[in-house]
Amino acid sequence: MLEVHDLSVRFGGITALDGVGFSVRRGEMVGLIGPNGAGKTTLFNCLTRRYDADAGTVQYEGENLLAVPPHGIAAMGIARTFQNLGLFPHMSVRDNVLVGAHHRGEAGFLTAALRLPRVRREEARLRAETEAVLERLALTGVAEHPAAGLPFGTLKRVELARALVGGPKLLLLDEPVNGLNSGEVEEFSGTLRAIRQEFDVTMVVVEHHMGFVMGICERIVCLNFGRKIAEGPPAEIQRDPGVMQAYLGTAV
Ligand SMILES: Nc1ncnc2c1ncn2[C@@H]1O[C@H](COP(=O)(O)OP(=O)(O)OP(=O)(O)O)[C@@H](O)[C@H]1O
Repeated sequence: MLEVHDLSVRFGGITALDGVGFSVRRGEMVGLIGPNGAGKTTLFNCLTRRYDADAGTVQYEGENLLAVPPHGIAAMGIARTFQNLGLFPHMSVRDNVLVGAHHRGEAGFLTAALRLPRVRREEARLRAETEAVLERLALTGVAEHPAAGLPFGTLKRVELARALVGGPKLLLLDEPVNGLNSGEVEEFSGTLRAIRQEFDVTMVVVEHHMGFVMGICERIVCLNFGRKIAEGPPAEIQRDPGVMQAYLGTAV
Protein backbone atom coordinates (compact mmCIF):
# COMPACT_ATOMS: atom_id res chain seq x y z
CA MET A 1 0.00 0.00 0.00
CA LEU A 2 2.85 2.38 0.90
CA GLU A 3 6.35 2.23 -0.55
CA VAL A 4 8.93 4.72 0.69
CA HIS A 5 12.26 4.73 -1.18
CA ASP A 6 15.40 6.63 -0.39
CA LEU A 7 13.54 9.55 1.18
CA SER A 8 15.61 12.54 2.25
CA VAL A 9 14.56 15.82 3.84
CA ARG A 10 16.96 18.60 4.78
CA PHE A 11 16.40 21.77 6.76
CA GLY A 12 19.37 24.01 6.06
CA GLY A 13 22.31 22.14 7.51
CA ILE A 14 20.18 19.49 9.24
CA THR A 15 19.43 16.23 7.46
CA ALA A 16 16.17 15.18 9.11
CA LEU A 17 15.72 12.14 6.84
CA ASP A 18 18.58 10.49 5.05
CA GLY A 19 17.67 7.92 2.41
CA VAL A 20 14.89 6.22 4.38
CA GLY A 21 13.04 3.31 2.78
CA PHE A 22 10.37 0.89 3.99
CA SER A 23 7.02 -0.43 2.90
CA VAL A 24 3.67 -0.98 4.58
CA ARG A 25 1.27 -3.69 3.46
CA ARG A 26 -2.47 -3.25 3.57
CA GLY A 27 -3.92 -4.07 6.99
CA GLU A 28 -0.55 -3.93 8.74
CA MET A 29 0.25 -2.02 11.89
CA VAL A 30 3.80 -0.70 11.64
CA GLY A 31 5.62 1.08 14.45
CA LEU A 32 8.06 3.88 13.79
CA ILE A 33 10.47 4.37 16.67
CA GLY A 34 13.69 6.21 17.35
CA PRO A 35 15.18 8.66 19.83
CA ASN A 36 14.16 12.33 19.90
CA GLY A 37 15.01 14.10 16.68
CA ALA A 38 15.35 10.83 14.73
CA GLY A 39 13.04 12.11 11.98
CA LYS A 40 9.77 10.33 12.78
CA THR A 41 7.50 13.38 12.68
CA THR A 42 9.33 14.68 9.63
CA LEU A 43 8.48 11.41 7.89
CA PHE A 44 4.78 11.84 8.75
CA ASN A 45 4.95 15.45 7.55
CA CYS A 46 6.38 14.21 4.27
CA LEU A 47 3.70 11.56 3.85
CA THR A 48 0.97 14.15 4.47
CA ARG A 49 2.76 16.62 2.14
CA ARG A 50 3.37 19.23 4.81
CA TYR A 51 7.07 18.97 4.01
CA ASP A 52 8.63 18.53 0.60
CA ALA A 53 11.14 15.77 0.11
CA ASP A 54 14.59 16.69 -1.19
CA ALA A 55 15.06 13.24 -2.68
CA GLY A 56 13.35 9.88 -2.89
CA THR A 57 9.93 8.54 -3.83
CA VAL A 58 6.73 7.59 -2.04
CA GLN A 59 4.19 5.37 -3.77
CA TYR A 60 0.77 5.04 -2.19
CA GLU A 61 -1.61 2.55 -3.77
CA GLY A 62 0.53 2.78 -6.90
CA GLU A 63 0.39 6.59 -7.09
CA ASN A 64 3.18 9.08 -6.64
CA LEU A 65 2.25 10.58 -3.29
CA LEU A 66 4.85 13.32 -3.54
CA ALA A 67 2.96 14.79 -6.52
CA VAL A 68 -0.28 15.09 -4.51
CA PRO A 69 -0.99 18.57 -3.08
CA PRO A 70 -1.42 18.78 0.73
CA HIS A 71 -5.19 19.28 0.42
CA GLY A 72 -5.45 16.15 -1.74
CA ILE A 73 -4.10 13.79 0.94
CA ALA A 74 -7.40 13.26 2.77
CA ALA A 75 -9.20 12.42 -0.47
CA MET A 76 -6.63 9.68 -1.02
CA GLY A 77 -7.72 8.09 2.24
CA ILE A 78 -4.82 9.19 4.43
CA ALA A 79 -5.48 10.71 7.86
CA ARG A 80 -3.25 11.53 10.80
CA THR A 81 -3.37 12.47 14.43
CA PHE A 82 -1.01 14.98 16.02
CA GLN A 83 1.55 14.70 18.78
CA ASN A 84 0.14 17.73 20.59
CA LEU A 85 -3.52 17.17 19.72
CA GLY A 86 -4.73 19.40 16.88
CA LEU A 87 -8.07 20.16 18.52
CA PHE A 88 -9.90 23.49 18.80
CA PRO A 89 -10.25 24.00 22.58
CA HIS A 90 -13.44 26.08 22.55
CA MET A 91 -15.32 23.95 20.05
CA SER A 92 -17.44 21.04 21.19
CA VAL A 93 -16.19 17.49 20.80
CA ARG A 94 -18.78 16.91 18.06
CA ASP A 95 -17.73 20.01 16.10
CA ASN A 96 -14.07 19.11 16.44
CA VAL A 97 -14.82 15.73 14.88
CA LEU A 98 -17.06 17.30 12.22
CA VAL A 99 -14.33 19.74 11.23
CA GLY A 100 -12.16 16.76 10.42
CA ALA A 101 -15.00 15.29 8.40
CA HIS A 102 -15.58 18.48 6.42
CA HIS A 103 -11.93 18.66 5.68
CA ARG A 104 -12.38 15.35 3.90
CA GLY A 105 -15.71 16.26 2.28
CA GLU A 106 -15.98 15.94 -1.47
CA ALA A 107 -17.94 19.08 -2.28
CA GLY A 108 -15.94 22.06 -3.50
CA PHE A 109 -16.16 25.54 -2.01
CA LEU A 110 -18.67 26.88 -4.53
CA THR A 111 -21.08 23.96 -4.33
CA ALA A 112 -20.80 24.14 -0.55
CA ALA A 113 -21.50 27.88 -0.51
CA LEU A 114 -24.55 27.41 -2.73
CA ARG A 115 -25.76 24.54 -0.56
CA LEU A 116 -26.65 22.43 -3.53
CA PRO A 117 -28.54 19.15 -2.89
CA ARG A 118 -25.36 17.15 -3.28
CA VAL A 119 -23.80 19.22 -0.48
CA ARG A 120 -26.79 18.72 1.77
CA ARG A 121 -26.62 14.98 1.20
CA GLU A 122 -22.93 14.97 1.94
CA GLU A 123 -23.47 17.05 5.06
CA ALA A 124 -26.07 14.56 6.28
CA ARG A 125 -23.73 11.67 5.53
CA LEU A 126 -20.83 13.29 7.42
CA ARG A 127 -23.05 14.10 10.38
CA ALA A 128 -24.32 10.53 10.55
CA GLU A 129 -20.80 9.19 10.26
CA THR A 130 -19.62 11.58 12.99
CA GLU A 131 -22.34 10.36 15.33
CA ALA A 132 -21.40 6.74 14.64
CA VAL A 133 -17.71 7.36 15.33
CA LEU A 134 -18.51 9.35 18.50
CA GLU A 135 -20.63 6.46 19.67
CA ARG A 136 -17.96 3.89 18.80
CA LEU A 137 -15.33 5.75 20.80
CA ALA A 138 -17.64 6.29 23.78
CA LEU A 139 -17.73 10.05 23.20
CA THR A 140 -21.48 10.59 22.78
CA GLY A 141 -21.81 11.62 26.43
CA VAL A 142 -19.31 14.47 25.99
CA ALA A 143 -20.27 15.41 22.41
CA GLU A 144 -21.58 18.86 23.47
CA HIS A 145 -18.67 19.57 25.79
CA PRO A 146 -15.90 21.92 24.65
CA ALA A 147 -12.63 20.10 24.11
CA ALA A 148 -11.01 22.35 26.74
CA GLY A 149 -11.32 20.89 30.22
CA LEU A 150 -11.80 17.27 29.21
CA PRO A 151 -9.40 14.64 30.55
CA PHE A 152 -6.38 14.02 28.36
CA GLY A 153 -7.37 10.41 27.71
CA THR A 154 -10.73 11.59 26.36
CA LEU A 155 -9.04 14.17 24.12
CA LYS A 156 -6.86 11.42 22.65
CA ARG A 157 -10.03 9.58 21.68
CA VAL A 158 -11.51 12.77 20.17
CA GLU A 159 -8.36 13.15 18.09
CA LEU A 160 -8.70 9.54 16.93
CA ALA A 161 -12.40 10.05 16.16
CA ARG A 162 -11.61 13.08 14.04
CA ALA A 163 -9.09 11.12 12.01
CA LEU A 164 -11.52 8.22 11.52
CA VAL A 165 -14.50 10.12 10.13
CA GLY A 166 -14.33 9.93 6.36
CA GLY A 167 -13.12 6.34 6.46
CA PRO A 168 -9.36 6.62 5.95
CA LYS A 169 -7.48 3.64 4.56
CA LEU A 170 -4.15 4.67 6.07
CA LEU A 171 -3.96 6.21 9.51
CA LEU A 172 -0.77 7.87 10.73
CA LEU A 173 -0.77 8.09 14.53
CA ASP A 174 1.74 10.47 16.12
CA GLU A 175 2.38 9.46 19.74
CA PRO A 176 -1.18 8.33 20.44
CA VAL A 177 -0.48 7.20 24.02
CA ASN A 178 1.92 9.94 25.05
CA GLY A 179 0.75 11.37 28.37
CA LEU A 180 -1.60 8.49 29.21
CA ASN A 181 -1.25 6.45 32.38
CA SER A 182 -0.60 2.72 32.12
CA GLY A 183 -4.25 1.75 32.48
CA GLU A 184 -5.22 4.21 29.75
CA VAL A 185 -2.43 2.92 27.49
CA GLU A 186 -3.79 -0.58 27.86
CA GLU A 187 -7.30 0.58 27.08
CA PHE A 188 -6.21 2.66 24.09
CA SER A 189 -4.27 -0.34 22.70
CA GLY A 190 -7.42 -2.42 22.85
CA THR A 191 -9.43 0.32 21.14
CA LEU A 192 -6.86 0.67 18.34
CA ARG A 193 -6.74 -3.08 17.75
CA ALA A 194 -10.52 -3.24 17.46
CA ILE A 195 -10.76 -0.10 15.31
CA ARG A 196 -8.20 -1.47 12.92
CA GLN A 197 -10.39 -4.51 12.29
CA GLU A 198 -13.72 -2.73 12.25
CA PHE A 199 -12.62 0.14 10.01
CA ASP A 200 -10.28 -2.00 7.90
CA VAL A 201 -7.57 0.59 8.28
CA THR A 202 -3.80 0.26 7.93
CA MET A 203 -1.84 2.04 10.66
CA VAL A 204 1.62 3.51 11.05
CA VAL A 205 2.31 4.59 14.59
CA VAL A 206 5.05 6.80 16.01
CA GLU A 207 5.46 6.23 19.72
CA HIS A 208 8.11 6.38 22.44
CA HIS A 209 6.14 4.06 24.73
CA MET A 210 7.96 0.80 24.01
CA GLY A 211 5.52 -1.48 25.80
CA PHE A 212 2.74 -0.13 23.62
CA VAL A 213 4.64 -0.30 20.32
CA MET A 214 6.06 -3.76 20.95
CA GLY A 215 2.67 -5.04 22.05
CA ILE A 216 0.57 -3.71 19.20
CA CYS A 217 2.75 -3.56 16.07
CA GLU A 218 3.60 -6.46 13.79
CA ARG A 219 6.64 -4.77 12.41
CA ILE A 220 8.84 -1.95 13.59
CA VAL A 221 11.07 0.50 11.74
CA CYS A 222 13.70 2.24 13.84
CA LEU A 223 15.22 5.57 12.81
CA ASN A 224 18.22 7.31 14.27
CA PHE A 225 19.62 10.63 13.07
CA GLY A 226 17.39 10.43 10.00
CA ARG A 227 18.51 6.96 8.96
CA LYS A 228 16.76 3.63 9.18
CA ILE A 229 18.90 1.53 11.50
CA ALA A 230 16.64 -1.52 11.89
CA GLU A 231 13.42 -3.06 10.69
CA GLY A 232 11.68 -6.23 11.84
CA PRO A 233 9.21 -7.85 14.20
CA PRO A 234 9.13 -6.51 17.79
CA ALA A 235 11.08 -9.44 19.26
CA GLU A 236 13.94 -8.87 16.80
CA ILE A 237 13.99 -5.11 17.27
CA GLN A 238 14.20 -5.49 21.06
CA ARG A 239 17.38 -7.54 20.65
CA ASP A 240 18.91 -5.40 17.93
CA PRO A 241 22.28 -4.04 19.12
CA GLY A 242 21.99 -0.92 16.92
CA VAL A 243 18.59 -0.09 18.40
CA MET A 244 19.85 -0.63 21.95
CA GLN A 245 22.86 1.53 21.19
CA ALA A 246 20.62 4.29 19.78
CA TYR A 247 18.56 4.35 22.93
CA LEU A 248 21.68 4.10 25.08
CA GLY A 249 20.49 2.90 28.42
CA THR A 250 16.80 3.33 27.72
CA ALA A 251 14.89 0.11 28.27
CA VAL A 252 13.70 -1.13 24.89
N1 LIG B 1 10.43 22.61 10.27
C1 LIG B 1 11.67 22.31 10.66
N2 LIG B 1 12.66 23.19 10.52
C2 LIG B 1 13.92 22.90 10.91
N3 LIG B 1 14.30 21.71 11.44
C3 LIG B 1 13.34 20.80 11.61
C4 LIG B 1 11.98 21.03 11.24
N4 LIG B 1 11.26 19.90 11.53
C5 LIG B 1 12.13 19.03 12.05
N5 LIG B 1 13.37 19.57 12.11
C6 LIG B 1 14.59 18.89 12.60
O1 LIG B 1 14.66 17.64 11.97
C7 LIG B 1 15.14 16.64 12.89
C8 LIG B 1 14.12 15.55 13.03
O2 LIG B 1 13.00 16.03 13.77
P1 LIG B 1 11.65 15.22 13.99
O3 LIG B 1 10.71 16.14 14.69
O4 LIG B 1 11.22 14.62 12.71
O5 LIG B 1 12.13 14.09 14.97
P2 LIG B 1 11.27 13.05 15.79
O6 LIG B 1 11.91 11.73 15.57
O7 LIG B 1 9.84 13.19 15.44
O8 LIG B 1 11.52 13.55 17.26
P3 LIG B 1 10.55 13.49 18.56
O9 LIG B 1 10.52 12.07 18.99
O10 LIG B 1 11.27 14.35 19.53
O11 LIG B 1 9.22 14.04 18.15
C9 LIG B 1 15.43 17.38 14.19
O12 LIG B 1 16.80 17.70 14.19
C10 LIG B 1 14.57 18.62 14.09
O13 LIG B 1 15.12 19.67 14.82
